[in-house]
Amino acid sequence: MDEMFTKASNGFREIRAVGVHVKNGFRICTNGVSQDVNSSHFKTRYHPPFLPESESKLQPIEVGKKSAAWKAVDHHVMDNFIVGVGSGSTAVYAMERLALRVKEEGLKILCVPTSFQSRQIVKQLGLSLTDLEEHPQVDVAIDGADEVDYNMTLIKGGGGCLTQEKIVSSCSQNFIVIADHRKDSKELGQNWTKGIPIEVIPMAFVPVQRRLEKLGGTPVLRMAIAKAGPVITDNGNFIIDWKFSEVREWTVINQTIKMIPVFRQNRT
Ligand SMILES: O=C[C@H](O)[C@H](O)[C@H](O)COP(=O)(O)O
Repeated sequence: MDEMFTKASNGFREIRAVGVHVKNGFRICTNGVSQDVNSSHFKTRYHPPFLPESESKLQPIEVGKKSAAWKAVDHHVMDNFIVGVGSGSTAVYAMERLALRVKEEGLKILCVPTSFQSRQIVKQLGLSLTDLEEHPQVDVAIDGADEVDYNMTLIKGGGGCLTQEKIVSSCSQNFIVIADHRKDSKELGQNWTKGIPIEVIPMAFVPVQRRLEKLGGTPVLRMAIAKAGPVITDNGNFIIDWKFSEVREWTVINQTIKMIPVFRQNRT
């Protein structure tokens, strides 16, 4: 995996961010593991854009995330693009940069959100919204990730937004993943220990858990924090976090999980 380096303005402490550029070859998955097929990477040393005084107080990791996100937008978004915008804290920086470029350069772009969160942020920033019904073909999708291994297999869905993210990225000509050094692993599970997020329709969570148990590991229903009961996704579904203890052949696992009938239902 190629890496992108950034320099934090505060104290010149070096932060390593991983910039993964996956070209037209991203495969949609129904669980939280995504794997590319024809990947190409970019590698550069990137100096973050000028940070105002207030932003120099950002934690170094946030400076790195922001720099990587800005770079992704600066290098991969052009005028008249349909842009898929991801979810999570890193994607927010990308949306902020999009808004700045629209303001400063007069770019005409339309954003396809991947969650309630990203839709709200797009609106708050004054960016123009669209959807896959209006624009089923997306030029570029920009998103974060929870973990990236050396084969560029991703874990996504830590924030519960995996399904829409995958649908949007699967419709995109290019898919750009921004991940800071904490997400950069040799093997999946090394840094992200919460398991692989799998979205499942509520009536099927027990049978799915049982099927997953047969594959090994421990599937855990994700519980809400400020609500009694499970987390409910933007699609009205549950999430199972499948904790695994050994390195897997993720392509095979991905196919195996997709063959569980409920996931076919989940995708339609
Ligand atoms: O469901 C959430 C998404 O897959 C996010 O892209 C992922 O969790 C990374 O989020 P963050 O940028 O906040 O680490």
